[in-house]
Amino acid sequence: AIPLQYGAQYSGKRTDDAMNKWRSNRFGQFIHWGLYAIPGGVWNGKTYNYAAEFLKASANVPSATWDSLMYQFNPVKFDAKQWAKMAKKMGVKYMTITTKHHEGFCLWPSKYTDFSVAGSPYKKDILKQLVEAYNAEGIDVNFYYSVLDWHHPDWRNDIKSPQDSVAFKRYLDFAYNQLKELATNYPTVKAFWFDGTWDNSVKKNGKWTYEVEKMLKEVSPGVIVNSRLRADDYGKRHKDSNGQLMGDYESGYERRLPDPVTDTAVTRWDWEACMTIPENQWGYHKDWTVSHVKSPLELLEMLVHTTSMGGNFLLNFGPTGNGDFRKEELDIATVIGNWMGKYGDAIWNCDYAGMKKEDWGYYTKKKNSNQLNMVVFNWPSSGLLKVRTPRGMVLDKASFVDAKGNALKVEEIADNQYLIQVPVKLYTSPQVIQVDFHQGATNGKYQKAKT
Ligand SMILES: Cc1ccc([C@@H]2N[C@@H](C)[C@@H](O)[C@H]2O)cc1
Repeated sequence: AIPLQYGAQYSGKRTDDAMNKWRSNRFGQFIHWGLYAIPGGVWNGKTYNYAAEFLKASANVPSATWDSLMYQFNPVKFDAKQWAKMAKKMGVKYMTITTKHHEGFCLWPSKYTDFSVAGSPYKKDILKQLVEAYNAEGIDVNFYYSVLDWHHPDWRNDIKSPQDSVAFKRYLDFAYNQLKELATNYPTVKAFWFDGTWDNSVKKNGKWTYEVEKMLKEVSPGVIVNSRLRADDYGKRHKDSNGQLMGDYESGYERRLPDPVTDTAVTRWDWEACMTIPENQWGYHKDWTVSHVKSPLELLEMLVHTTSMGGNFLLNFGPTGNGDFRKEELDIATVIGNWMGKYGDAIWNCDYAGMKKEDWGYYTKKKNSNQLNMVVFNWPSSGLLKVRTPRGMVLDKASFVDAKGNALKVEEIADNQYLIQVPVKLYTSPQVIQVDFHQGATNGKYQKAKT
């Protein structure tokens, strides 16, 4: 192994209460909110199709012009309690809010910059209201923080001179102080989601990323940081020069999911995927006709897919400059919430079942139980659901989770191969079948069909 000072601090999954809770949450709401929500992807009457939170770059807006959007930030419809109620109904157990995105505008009155809500007509602390409202609904709050900062004069994309070093050191001190301020002033925050760490300037400062993780865990014991914060002694990111995952969970899946057949290695560590509703919009964009907009059922399948591989699914919402949500997002929250209200037990506190992926859908397994969930998206015209179990796992009975009394016919057709008989009909949402099993040896011959 290569000796490292700033590499991974431990190997394997954390098993403390804070991480167990993070893992059991499974479903989270990402919120991207900032000055970019005001123009919403349109500048001087021209619509820019690229991600709305990048409009400053897409439309080549001079910094002074972009930064003056602060004087227009006054979200008169913002109601943290209403946001939290919507999230509760949707079935999320955590929410991750952009405290500061690449534009550098801060949603809290930071004492280290004037470029914050304090300098806007709105004035009030948005993070405080959100943390209180979501925590009151029993929803954990995590903070997204962009290390990349287009506003701060000392930001550098690379270090090409002694002057760059001096300036960037000032920037890293600024960011360190902001992060300490966030962890200190919002002590119920459970995790920090770092972004904007891909530039050479940050990769050349692996020590700083190590020190940020160390400081946050001192200020807020149990707090969780994503792998995207971290660079090691040699600038390696996410996994260090020895291939060890840094931070507490892998955060490389952005707008994409691991393949349930070929990428099962991810089940060995904690990970989270974050996902947009349109193809690629994190901040509010006025015109969603510019790309495909995922339907509630597409997104629900991604949530189940993620849970089935032992990951967390962070679904993004982009509130408008006025502080309300667009209709498409409200509709998605309703449809997913209705399903979670009935079948959330197949998501919350569930994990990878260690079984081979089948065509009909995904398995999830309730932690510390012999309860296996089959979430069926592709209903079989044969009326038969194929199940292959690992050696030593024997299926006992199966029923629809909302018809526990009606046992389904479970037939063992070969060693560790079963067929579950179900009615052939058209469903308009995924169905959940609960299977009880026990560890034991099959008796080697094929038992007659059990009902
Ligand atoms: C090339 C690129 C840079 C930054 C991003 C940011 N990461 C996501 C989580 C959003 O914050 C997006 O703005 C996306 C793509």
